[in-house]
Amino acid sequence: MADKIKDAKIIFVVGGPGSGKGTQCERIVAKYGYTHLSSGDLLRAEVASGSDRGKQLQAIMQKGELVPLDTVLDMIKDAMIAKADVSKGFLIDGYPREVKQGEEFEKKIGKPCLLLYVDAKSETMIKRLLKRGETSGRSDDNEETIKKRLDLYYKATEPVIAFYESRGIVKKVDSELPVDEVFVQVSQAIDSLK
Ligand SMILES: Nc1ncnc2c1ncn2[C@@H]1O[C@H](COP(=O)(O)OP(=O)(O)O)[C@@H](O)[C@H]1O
Ligand SMILES: Nc1ncnc2c1ncn2[C@H]1C[C@H](O)[C@@H](COP(=O)(O)OP(=O)(O)O)O1
Ligand SMILES: [Mg+2]
Repeated sequence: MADKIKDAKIIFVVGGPGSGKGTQCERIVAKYGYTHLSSGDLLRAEVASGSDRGKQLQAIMQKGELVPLDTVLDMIKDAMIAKADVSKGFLIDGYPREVKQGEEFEKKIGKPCLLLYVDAKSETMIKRLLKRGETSGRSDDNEETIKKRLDLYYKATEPVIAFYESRGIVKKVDSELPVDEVFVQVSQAIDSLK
């Protein structure tokens, strides 16, 4: 089952809230045809289904906290298995958000060949999220929740980058730049895999 996935390229896309992960992933899909799996999107789909589990997830996400590891990992794994036969590679966007998530992913699914680190300043991320909040309808794109998400990012997620840096697979892109220029850097990182 998970065997099918073992040989696929796996790219972790990590960065703060509002750094531009989703934006760059869309570009990657268009150019390289990879499969984009956003943990946040998978969770929001569960919330939208109106299930009991969705209601619990919604409450956690609205507070800017992390949902339980098993929940999000199972969702990603199921989504990967569903695409395993047709996928050229997987963009795992928004995961891992803590070192433990990375370790469990590798135990249950496989090893990433690249960690794309989408870097922006906290002021930039706040500005973008507040702007996105005007139209996103996301219950976590408000000032109070944004602050908590940022705090958690620096506390729990930044160590993920250091963890994979020691393995030499981190490529950092400067997401302060305009989208097209960020994507030039992203493309270089992906092309260097071949
Ligand atoms: N390089 C960029 N320059 C300016 N705005 C950007 C850039 N990248 C993303 N944005 C905008 O910032 C907001 C957050 O981007 P998004 O891709 O949703 O980030 P994330 O998935 O990391 O939360 C979006 O409204 C997006 O249009
Ligand atoms: N890997 C993960 N582990 C735990 N919770 C996660 C998660 N990915 C997403 N979530 C939950 C908590 C996040 O605050 C929320 C929104 O995530 P997201 O859509 O990836 O945000 P963003 O794209 O703004 O960085 O969903
Ligand atoms: Mg996103």
